[in-house]
Amino acid sequence: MIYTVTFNPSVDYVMHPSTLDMGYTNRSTSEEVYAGGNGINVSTILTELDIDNVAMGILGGFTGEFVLQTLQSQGINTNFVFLDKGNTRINVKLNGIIMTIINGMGPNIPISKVDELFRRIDRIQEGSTLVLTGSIPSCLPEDMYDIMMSRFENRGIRFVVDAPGNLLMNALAAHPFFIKPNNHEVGRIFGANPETPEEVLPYAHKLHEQGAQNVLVSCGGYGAALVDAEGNEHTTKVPPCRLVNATGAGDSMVAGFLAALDRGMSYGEALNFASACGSATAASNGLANRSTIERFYAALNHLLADEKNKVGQEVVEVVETLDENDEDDQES
Ligand SMILES: Nc1ncnc2c1ncn2[C@@H]1O[C@H](COP(=O)(O)OP(=O)(O)OP(=O)(O)O)[C@@H](O)[C@H]1O
Ligand SMILES: O=P(O)(O)OC[C@@]1(O)O[C@H](CO)[C@@H](O)[C@@H]1O
Repeated sequence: MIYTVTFNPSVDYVMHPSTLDMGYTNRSTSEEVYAGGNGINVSTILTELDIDNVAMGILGGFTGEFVLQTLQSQGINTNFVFLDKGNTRINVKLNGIIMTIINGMGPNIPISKVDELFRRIDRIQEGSTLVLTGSIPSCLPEDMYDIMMSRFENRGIRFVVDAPGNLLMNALAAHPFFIKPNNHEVGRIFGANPETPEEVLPYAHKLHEQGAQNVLVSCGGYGAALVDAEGNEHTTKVPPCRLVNATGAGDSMVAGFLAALDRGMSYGEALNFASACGSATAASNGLANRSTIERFYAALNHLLADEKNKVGQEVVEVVETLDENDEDDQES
Protein backbone atom coordinates (compact mmCIF):
# COMPACT_ATOMS: atom_id res chain seq x y z
CA MET A 1 0.00 0.00 0.00
CA ILE A 2 1.19 3.52 -0.78
CA TYR A 3 0.60 6.30 1.78
CA THR A 4 1.10 9.95 0.86
CA VAL A 5 1.64 12.63 3.50
CA THR A 6 0.74 16.29 2.95
CA PHE A 7 1.57 18.56 5.90
CA ASN A 8 0.31 21.70 4.17
CA PRO A 9 -2.54 20.84 1.77
CA SER A 10 -4.29 23.57 -0.17
CA VAL A 11 -7.31 24.66 -2.08
CA ASP A 12 -5.76 25.52 -5.45
CA TYR A 13 -7.70 28.47 -6.85
CA VAL A 14 -6.82 28.93 -10.52
CA MET A 15 -7.77 32.27 -12.10
CA HIS A 16 -7.36 33.31 -15.73
CA PRO A 17 -6.72 37.06 -15.74
CA SER A 18 -6.23 38.75 -19.10
CA THR A 19 -4.16 41.49 -17.42
CA LEU A 20 -1.99 41.52 -14.33
CA ASP A 21 -1.29 45.16 -13.45
CA MET A 22 0.05 45.74 -9.94
CA GLY A 23 -1.94 48.37 -8.05
CA TYR A 24 -5.06 47.98 -10.26
CA THR A 25 -8.14 45.75 -10.22
CA ASN A 26 -7.55 42.87 -12.63
CA ARG A 27 -10.38 40.60 -13.70
CA SER A 28 -10.35 36.89 -14.33
CA THR A 29 -12.25 35.40 -17.26
CA SER A 30 -12.84 32.02 -15.55
CA GLU A 31 -11.84 30.16 -12.39
CA GLU A 32 -11.31 26.57 -11.26
CA VAL A 33 -10.97 25.16 -7.76
CA TYR A 34 -9.00 21.99 -6.92
CA ALA A 35 -7.95 20.06 -3.85
CA GLY A 36 -4.17 20.53 -3.87
CA GLY A 37 -0.88 19.91 -2.11
CA ASN A 38 1.85 17.64 -3.36
CA GLY A 39 0.95 14.39 -1.57
CA ILE A 40 -2.71 14.90 -2.38
CA ASN A 41 -1.84 15.30 -6.06
CA VAL A 42 0.20 12.08 -5.95
CA SER A 43 -2.78 10.28 -4.37
CA THR A 44 -5.15 11.72 -6.98
CA ILE A 45 -3.09 10.38 -9.89
CA LEU A 46 -2.46 7.02 -8.18
CA THR A 47 -6.22 6.62 -7.69
CA GLU A 48 -6.82 7.61 -11.31
CA LEU A 49 -4.43 4.79 -12.24
CA ASP A 50 -6.17 2.31 -9.90
CA ILE A 51 -3.22 1.99 -7.53
CA ASP A 52 -4.22 1.42 -3.89
CA ASN A 53 -3.20 4.35 -1.72
CA VAL A 54 -4.22 6.48 1.24
CA ALA A 55 -3.84 10.27 1.42
CA MET A 56 -2.74 11.36 4.91
CA GLY A 57 -1.92 14.75 6.38
CA ILE A 58 -3.38 17.65 8.29
CA LEU A 59 -6.47 19.66 7.34
CA GLY A 60 -8.39 22.49 9.00
CA GLY A 61 -11.50 24.63 8.75
CA PHE A 62 -13.93 25.13 5.85
CA THR A 63 -11.19 24.83 3.25
CA GLY A 64 -10.07 21.57 4.88
CA GLU A 65 -13.65 20.28 4.63
CA PHE A 66 -13.64 21.18 0.92
CA VAL A 67 -10.40 19.26 0.35
CA LEU A 68 -11.68 16.22 2.24
CA GLN A 69 -15.03 16.17 0.44
CA THR A 70 -13.36 16.61 -2.94
CA LEU A 71 -10.99 13.71 -2.32
CA GLN A 72 -13.76 11.47 -1.04
CA SER A 73 -15.97 12.30 -4.02
CA GLN A 74 -13.09 11.19 -6.27
CA GLY A 75 -12.92 7.84 -4.46
CA ILE A 76 -9.57 8.62 -2.80
CA ASN A 77 -8.91 6.88 0.53
CA THR A 78 -8.18 9.49 3.19
CA ASN A 79 -6.80 9.57 6.73
CA PHE A 80 -6.39 13.22 7.77
CA VAL A 81 -5.93 14.73 11.21
CA PHE A 82 -8.23 17.74 11.63
CA LEU A 83 -7.08 20.91 13.38
CA ASP A 84 -9.27 22.41 16.12
CA LYS A 85 -8.47 25.90 14.84
CA GLY A 86 -7.27 27.41 11.54
CA ASN A 87 -8.02 26.89 7.85
CA THR A 88 -6.20 24.90 5.22
CA ARG A 89 -4.56 27.50 2.95
CA ILE A 90 -5.77 28.77 -0.42
CA ASN A 91 -3.07 28.84 -3.11
CA VAL A 92 -3.77 31.28 -5.91
CA LYS A 93 -2.54 30.37 -9.38
CA LEU A 94 -2.84 33.29 -11.78
CA ASN A 95 -2.77 31.55 -15.14
CA GLY A 96 -2.35 34.57 -17.41
CA ILE A 97 0.25 35.27 -20.07
CA ILE A 98 2.84 34.03 -17.59
CA MET A 99 1.85 31.82 -14.65
CA THR A 100 2.09 33.76 -11.36
CA ILE A 101 1.56 31.85 -8.12
CA ILE A 102 0.81 33.02 -4.58
CA ASN A 103 0.87 30.09 -2.14
CA GLY A 104 -0.58 30.66 1.32
CA MET A 105 1.39 30.07 4.50
CA GLY A 106 -1.10 27.65 6.01
CA PRO A 107 -2.47 27.31 9.52
CA ASN A 108 -0.47 26.90 12.71
CA ILE A 109 -0.08 23.18 13.46
CA PRO A 110 0.29 22.29 17.15
CA ILE A 111 2.77 19.51 17.85
CA SER A 112 -0.05 17.42 19.37
CA LYS A 113 -1.60 17.14 15.88
CA VAL A 114 1.73 16.05 14.39
CA ASP A 115 1.95 13.39 17.12
CA GLU A 116 -1.54 12.21 16.21
CA LEU A 117 -0.51 11.93 12.54
CA PHE A 118 2.64 10.00 13.56
CA ARG A 119 0.56 7.58 15.65
CA ARG A 120 -1.56 6.86 12.57
CA ILE A 121 1.54 6.35 10.43
CA ASP A 122 2.84 3.98 13.15
CA ARG A 123 0.08 1.57 12.14
CA ILE A 124 1.13 1.14 8.50
CA GLN A 125 2.35 -2.31 7.51
CA GLU A 126 5.83 -3.51 6.61
CA GLY A 127 6.34 -3.35 2.83
CA SER A 128 4.34 -0.11 2.51
CA THR A 129 5.58 2.96 0.67
CA LEU A 130 5.48 6.35 2.41
CA VAL A 131 5.55 9.37 0.10
CA LEU A 132 6.90 12.49 1.83
CA THR A 133 6.45 15.38 -0.52
CA GLY A 134 6.10 19.13 -0.52
CA SER A 135 7.14 21.98 1.68
CA ILE A 136 6.84 21.87 5.46
CA PRO A 137 4.90 24.76 7.04
CA SER A 138 7.19 27.17 8.86
CA CYS A 139 5.60 26.33 12.23
CA LEU A 140 7.14 22.83 12.04
CA PRO A 141 10.83 21.81 12.14
CA GLU A 142 12.62 22.10 8.81
CA ASP A 143 14.04 18.57 9.19
CA MET A 144 10.57 17.02 9.54
CA TYR A 145 11.16 14.36 6.86
CA ASP A 146 14.42 13.42 8.55
CA ILE A 147 12.62 13.06 11.86
CA MET A 148 9.99 10.88 10.21
CA MET A 149 12.47 8.63 8.44
CA SER A 150 14.36 8.10 11.72
CA ARG A 151 11.13 7.32 13.55
CA PHE A 152 9.90 4.85 10.93
CA GLU A 153 13.23 3.31 9.88
CA ASN A 154 13.82 -0.45 10.38
CA ARG A 155 10.11 -1.00 9.79
CA GLY A 156 10.47 -2.26 6.21
CA ILE A 157 8.92 0.94 4.81
CA ARG A 158 10.07 2.42 1.47
CA PHE A 159 10.44 6.19 1.56
CA VAL A 160 9.83 8.49 -1.40
CA VAL A 161 10.98 12.08 -0.95
CA ASP A 162 10.16 14.99 -3.24
CA ALA A 163 11.16 18.11 -1.36
CA PRO A 164 13.34 21.15 -1.90
CA GLY A 165 16.93 21.84 -0.74
CA ASN A 166 17.87 20.78 2.77
CA LEU A 167 14.70 18.74 3.25
CA LEU A 168 15.89 16.53 0.40
CA MET A 169 19.60 16.48 1.25
CA ASN A 170 18.93 15.60 4.92
CA ALA A 171 16.83 12.67 3.76
CA LEU A 172 19.57 10.99 1.68
CA ALA A 173 21.31 9.29 4.62
CA ALA A 174 18.16 7.20 5.20
CA HIS A 175 18.51 5.76 1.65
CA PRO A 176 15.08 6.77 0.28
CA PHE A 177 13.76 4.39 -2.37
CA PHE A 178 13.08 7.24 -4.77
CA ILE A 179 13.61 11.01 -4.95
CA LYS A 180 12.39 13.44 -7.62
CA PRO A 181 14.01 16.87 -7.65
CA ASN A 182 13.67 19.05 -10.75
CA ASN A 183 16.64 20.38 -12.73
CA HIS A 184 16.52 23.77 -10.95
CA GLU A 185 16.62 22.17 -7.50
CA VAL A 186 19.55 19.98 -8.55
CA GLY A 187 21.26 23.08 -9.96
CA ARG A 188 20.85 24.95 -6.65
CA ILE A 189 22.23 21.99 -4.67
CA PHE A 190 25.36 21.68 -6.82
CA GLY A 191 25.83 25.33 -7.85
CA ALA A 192 25.22 24.54 -11.53
CA ASN A 193 22.64 25.26 -14.20
CA PRO A 194 21.67 21.96 -15.86
CA GLU A 195 18.67 22.10 -18.19
CA THR A 196 18.42 18.91 -20.20
CA PRO A 197 18.17 15.26 -19.07
CA GLU A 198 21.71 14.65 -20.35
CA GLU A 199 23.03 17.64 -18.35
CA VAL A 200 21.42 16.53 -15.07
CA LEU A 201 22.73 12.94 -15.21
CA PRO A 202 26.10 13.61 -13.48
CA TYR A 203 24.27 15.27 -10.57
CA ALA A 204 21.72 12.45 -10.42
CA HIS A 205 24.66 10.03 -10.03
CA LYS A 206 25.98 12.14 -7.13
CA LEU A 207 22.59 12.03 -5.35
CA HIS A 208 22.53 8.26 -5.93
CA GLU A 209 26.03 7.94 -4.45
CA GLN A 210 24.95 10.02 -1.46
CA GLY A 211 22.23 7.52 -0.58
CA ALA A 212 19.11 7.79 -2.77
CA GLN A 213 18.26 4.54 -4.57
CA ASN A 214 16.31 5.83 -7.60
CA VAL A 215 17.00 9.44 -8.58
CA LEU A 216 14.53 10.88 -11.10
CA VAL A 217 15.26 14.45 -12.16
CA SER A 218 12.50 16.20 -14.10
CA CYS A 219 13.49 18.87 -16.61
CA GLY A 220 10.18 20.55 -17.53
CA GLY A 221 9.52 20.46 -21.27
CA TYR A 222 12.94 18.86 -21.94
CA GLY A 223 11.87 15.53 -20.33
CA ALA A 224 13.61 13.75 -17.47
CA ALA A 225 16.55 11.59 -16.42
CA LEU A 226 16.81 8.63 -14.07
CA VAL A 227 19.72 6.98 -12.28
CA ASP A 228 18.09 3.76 -11.11
CA ALA A 229 18.66 1.66 -8.00
CA GLU A 230 21.36 -0.31 -9.84
CA GLY A 231 23.17 2.85 -10.91
CA ASN A 232 22.06 2.60 -14.56
CA GLU A 233 21.14 5.79 -16.36
CA HIS A 234 18.07 6.50 -18.54
CA THR A 235 16.70 9.61 -20.22
CA THR A 236 13.33 10.39 -21.70
CA LYS A 237 11.44 13.16 -23.50
CA VAL A 238 7.95 14.61 -23.46
CA PRO A 239 5.57 14.33 -26.39
CA PRO A 240 5.15 17.73 -28.07
CA CYS A 241 2.09 19.32 -26.49
CA ARG A 242 0.52 22.64 -25.59
CA LEU A 243 1.31 23.76 -22.01
CA VAL A 244 -1.94 24.54 -20.15
CA ASN A 245 -1.02 24.45 -16.44
CA ALA A 246 2.01 22.61 -15.06
CA THR A 247 0.78 22.70 -11.44
CA GLY A 248 1.11 19.14 -10.13
CA ALA A 249 3.14 17.92 -13.13
CA GLY A 250 6.01 16.88 -10.86
CA ASP A 251 3.60 15.14 -8.47
CA SER A 252 2.08 13.31 -11.45
CA MET A 253 5.56 12.02 -12.31
CA VAL A 254 6.06 10.71 -8.78
CA ALA A 255 2.71 8.90 -8.98
CA GLY A 256 3.45 7.63 -12.49
CA PHE A 257 6.85 6.19 -11.55
CA LEU A 258 5.40 4.36 -8.52
CA ALA A 259 2.39 3.12 -10.50
CA ALA A 260 4.61 1.82 -13.31
CA LEU A 261 6.86 -0.11 -10.92
CA ASP A 262 3.75 -1.46 -9.21
CA ARG A 263 2.62 -2.76 -12.62
CA GLY A 264 5.95 -4.51 -13.08
CA MET A 265 7.50 -2.16 -15.67
CA SER A 266 11.30 -1.85 -15.89
CA TYR A 267 12.99 1.30 -14.56
CA GLY A 268 13.38 2.71 -18.08
CA GLU A 269 9.72 2.10 -18.92
CA ALA A 270 8.69 3.56 -15.56
CA LEU A 271 10.62 6.74 -16.40
CA ASN A 272 8.76 7.00 -19.72
CA PHE A 273 5.41 6.43 -18.03
CA ALA A 274 6.26 9.05 -15.37
CA SER A 275 7.11 11.54 -18.10
CA ALA A 276 3.80 10.80 -19.85
CA CYS A 277 1.95 11.44 -16.56
CA GLY A 278 3.82 14.74 -16.01
CA SER A 279 3.25 16.05 -19.51
CA ALA A 280 -0.39 14.89 -19.53
CA THR A 281 -0.96 17.04 -16.43
CA ALA A 282 1.02 19.97 -17.88
CA ALA A 283 -1.30 19.87 -20.91
CA SER A 284 -4.53 19.62 -18.82
CA ASN A 285 -6.65 21.92 -16.72
CA GLY A 286 -6.00 20.43 -13.28
CA LEU A 287 -4.42 16.99 -12.98
CA ALA A 288 -4.52 14.62 -15.95
CA ASN A 289 -7.17 11.94 -16.22
CA ARG A 290 -6.37 8.34 -17.07
CA SER A 291 -7.29 8.49 -20.75
CA THR A 292 -5.09 11.55 -21.31
CA ILE A 293 -2.19 9.78 -19.57
CA GLU A 294 -2.65 6.71 -21.75
CA ARG A 295 -2.72 8.80 -24.93
CA PHE A 296 0.39 10.70 -23.88
CA TYR A 297 2.18 7.44 -23.03
CA ALA A 298 1.31 6.08 -26.48
CA ALA A 299 2.50 9.34 -28.10
CA LEU A 300 5.76 9.27 -26.14
CA ASN A 301 6.40 5.68 -27.18
CA HIS A 302 5.76 6.71 -30.80
CA LEU A 303 8.17 9.60 -30.42
CA LEU A 304 10.91 7.43 -28.91
CA ALA A 305 10.40 4.73 -31.55
CA ASP A 306 10.35 7.32 -34.32
CA GLU A 307 13.57 8.82 -33.03
CA LYS A 308 15.14 5.41 -33.17
CA ASN A 309 13.86 4.91 -36.71
CA LYS A 310 14.50 8.51 -37.74
CA VAL A 311 10.91 9.00 -38.85
CA GLY A 312 9.32 12.13 -37.37
CA GLN A 313 6.21 13.43 -38.95
CA GLU A 314 3.85 10.77 -37.60
CA VAL A 315 4.44 11.85 -33.97
CA VAL A 316 3.36 15.41 -34.62
CA GLU A 317 0.13 14.09 -36.10
CA VAL A 318 -0.55 11.81 -33.13
CA VAL A 319 -0.09 14.65 -30.67
CA GLU A 320 -2.22 17.06 -32.66
CA THR A 321 -5.02 14.50 -32.46
CA LEU A 322 -4.37 14.15 -28.73
CA ASP A 323 -4.79 17.89 -28.21
CA GLU A 324 -8.18 17.80 -29.93
CA ASN A 325 -9.31 14.75 -27.93
CA ASP A 326 -8.17 16.37 -24.69
CA GLU A 327 -10.28 19.42 -25.37
CA ASP A 328 -13.24 17.10 -25.93
CA ASP A 329 -12.50 15.34 -22.60
CA GLN A 330 -12.43 18.56 -20.67
CA GLU A 331 -15.68 19.84 -22.06
CA SER A 332 -17.64 16.70 -21.22
N1 LIG B 1 6.26 22.67 -20.91
C1 LIG B 1 6.05 21.37 -20.74
N2 LIG B 1 5.72 20.58 -21.77
C2 LIG B 1 5.52 19.26 -21.62
N3 LIG B 1 5.66 18.62 -20.43
C3 LIG B 1 6.00 19.35 -19.37
C4 LIG B 1 6.21 20.76 -19.45
N4 LIG B 1 6.53 21.20 -18.21
C5 LIG B 1 6.51 20.12 -17.40
N5 LIG B 1 6.20 19.01 -18.10
C6 LIG B 1 6.10 17.63 -17.60
O1 LIG B 1 6.03 17.63 -16.20
C7 LIG B 1 7.20 17.03 -15.62
C8 LIG B 1 7.57 17.74 -14.37
O2 LIG B 1 7.85 19.11 -14.66
P1 LIG B 1 8.93 19.94 -13.85
O3 LIG B 1 10.28 19.47 -14.20
O4 LIG B 1 8.60 21.36 -14.07
O5 LIG B 1 8.66 19.43 -12.36
P2 LIG B 1 8.30 20.18 -11.05
O6 LIG B 1 8.99 21.50 -11.00
O7 LIG B 1 8.53 19.23 -9.92
O8 LIG B 1 6.74 20.36 -11.26
P3 LIG B 1 5.66 21.07 -10.33
O9 LIG B 1 6.35 21.60 -9.11
O10 LIG B 1 5.06 22.14 -11.21
O11 LIG B 1 4.67 20.00 -10.01
C9 LIG B 1 8.23 17.07 -16.73
O12 LIG B 1 9.24 16.12 -16.59
C10 LIG B 1 7.35 16.82 -17.95
O13 LIG B 1 6.98 15.46 -18.03
O1 LIG C 1 3.65 25.59 -1.14
P1 LIG C 1 4.17 24.23 -1.54
O2 LIG C 1 3.82 23.19 -0.51
O3 LIG C 1 5.61 24.25 -1.91
O4 LIG C 1 3.43 23.82 -2.90
C1 LIG C 1 2.05 23.65 -2.93
C2 LIG C 1 1.57 23.52 -4.35
O5 LIG C 1 1.91 24.63 -5.16
O6 LIG C 1 2.17 22.37 -4.93
C3 LIG C 1 1.23 21.61 -5.65
C4 LIG C 1 1.77 21.30 -7.02
O7 LIG C 1 2.94 20.55 -6.92
C5 LIG C 1 -0.05 22.43 -5.68
O8 LIG C 1 -1.19 21.60 -5.67
C6 LIG C 1 0.06 23.28 -4.44
O9 LIG C 1 -0.69 24.48 -4.51
